[in-house]
Amino acid sequence: MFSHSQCNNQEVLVDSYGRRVTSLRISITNRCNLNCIYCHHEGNSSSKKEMSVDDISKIVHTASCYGVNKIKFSGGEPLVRDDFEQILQSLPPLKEISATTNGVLLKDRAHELKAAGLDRINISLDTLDPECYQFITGGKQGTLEQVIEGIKASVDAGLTPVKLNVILLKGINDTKIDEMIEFIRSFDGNVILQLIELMDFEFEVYHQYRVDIQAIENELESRADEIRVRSMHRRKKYIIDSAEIELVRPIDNTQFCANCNRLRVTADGKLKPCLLVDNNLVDVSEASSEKMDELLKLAVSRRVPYYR
Ligand SMILES: Nc1nc2c(ncn2[C@@H]2O[C@H](COP(=O)(O)OP(=O)(O)OP(=O)(O)O)[C@@H](O)[C@H]2O)c(=O)[nH]1
Ligand SMILES: C[S@@+](CC[C@H](N)C(=O)[O-])C[C@H]1O[C@@H](n2cnc3c(N)ncnc32)[C@H](O)[C@@H]1O
Ligand code: SF4
Ligand code: SF4
Repeated sequence: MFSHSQCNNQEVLVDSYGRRVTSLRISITNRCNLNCIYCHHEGNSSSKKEMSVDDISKIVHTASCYGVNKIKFSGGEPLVRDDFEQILQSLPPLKEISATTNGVLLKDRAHELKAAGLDRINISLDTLDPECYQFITGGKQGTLEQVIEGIKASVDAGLTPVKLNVILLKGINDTKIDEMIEFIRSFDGNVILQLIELMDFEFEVYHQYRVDIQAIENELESRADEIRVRSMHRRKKYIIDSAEIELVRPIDNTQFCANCNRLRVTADGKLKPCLLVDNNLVDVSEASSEKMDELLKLAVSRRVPYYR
C-alpha cells in the first residue's frame, strides 16, 4: 500500500484567487447502473479507464500532505466498483470520507463501507413515486424500494448524517418538497434533505424541467426557524420544525464559486480544476510520487472560479 515518505511539510494548496483546497472529489468510475435524464457525469469524459486502488491511494496520500483532509467519492456510480471497500482501506487518516451514490446497491454494503472507513453518505433520490423513479432514472436497473432500503441500511450502519439529494424538477417534484421533508423526518434527525438546482448539462432537459429556484428559496426562508450558512460554497441550511434542508444553488452564484475548496479527480486519473471546465486537466495517471507533488500544484494553479 502506498505511503508518502516525506509528508512533513506545512505547505497548503491555495489558488490564485485565495481559495484553499482542502477537499478532493474523486470519481472512481464512469460506469453507472442508472441513466438519469439530467446526469452531468461530474463533467467527465466517457473514458472506460479506471484508476487502481494504488493510484487513488497515491493521489490522496500526496494531497493529504498539503492539508487536504476531506474526500468525496463519486462516479458514475461508485458502488459498481467491487473494490470500493479496498479503496477506503487504502487511505491515510482524514477528517472526513464521504460518498455520493444512487443507493441501488447500498443495502448489502452499508455496514462494510462503514467498517472500511466511510464516515457518511449522500443518496440521490428525486421522488417517492415508483413510476416517476423509473422515468427519471431512465430504465429498469434499479427500484425505488432498493434505494429506500439503502437509506435505512445507511442510517443503521451509522453513515450519518445521510444526505438525501433531490434535484428539483418542474412538474415532477417541485410541488412534493413537503412530502420529502416528511420522509426525512421519519429518520429522527439522521437524514438531511439536500435540494439541488438542476444544472444545464442536458439542454432540453434543463429547459423543460428547470424550476424557479428563487421562489423555492423564498419559501424555505419564510418557513425557517433558523438559517445556517456552510463555509463550503456558502450554502444555506434551513431548519424547519427541526428538519434540516440544505440548498445547493450553483448557477450564476459567485459566492458558491468563491468558496469552492474542491479539486476534482476524474476516473481515468486526471486532476480537474472545475466541474464546468474541460480544457485544463492535469494527467497524473502515470506520475511518480515526486512528480505528483508538482502536478498537484499545477492543477491548483489552474483553478479559476467559474462564476465571478
Ligand atoms: N457547480 C458545482 N456543483 C457542485 C460542486 N460540488 C458538488 N456540486 C453539486 O452539488 C450536488 C450535491 O453533491 P454531492 O455529491 O451530494 O456532494 P456535496 O453536497 O457537494 O458535498 P457534502 O455536502 O460535503 O456531502 C450535486 O448536484 C453536485 O453536482 C461544485 O464544486 N460545483
Ligand atoms: C453525477 S452523480 C454521481 C454519484 C451517483 N451516481 C449519484 O447519482 O448519486 C453526483 C450527484 O450529481 C447530481 N447531478 C447529476 N446531474 C446533475 C445536474 N444536471 N444538475 C445538478 N446535479 C446533478 C446527482 O443527482 C448526484 O447527486
Ligand atoms: S445515478 Fe448518478 S451517475 Fe448514474 S446517471 Fe444518475 S446521476 Fe448520473
Ligand atoms: S469553480 Fe464553481 S463551478 Fe467550478 S467546481 Fe468550483 S463551485 Fe463548481
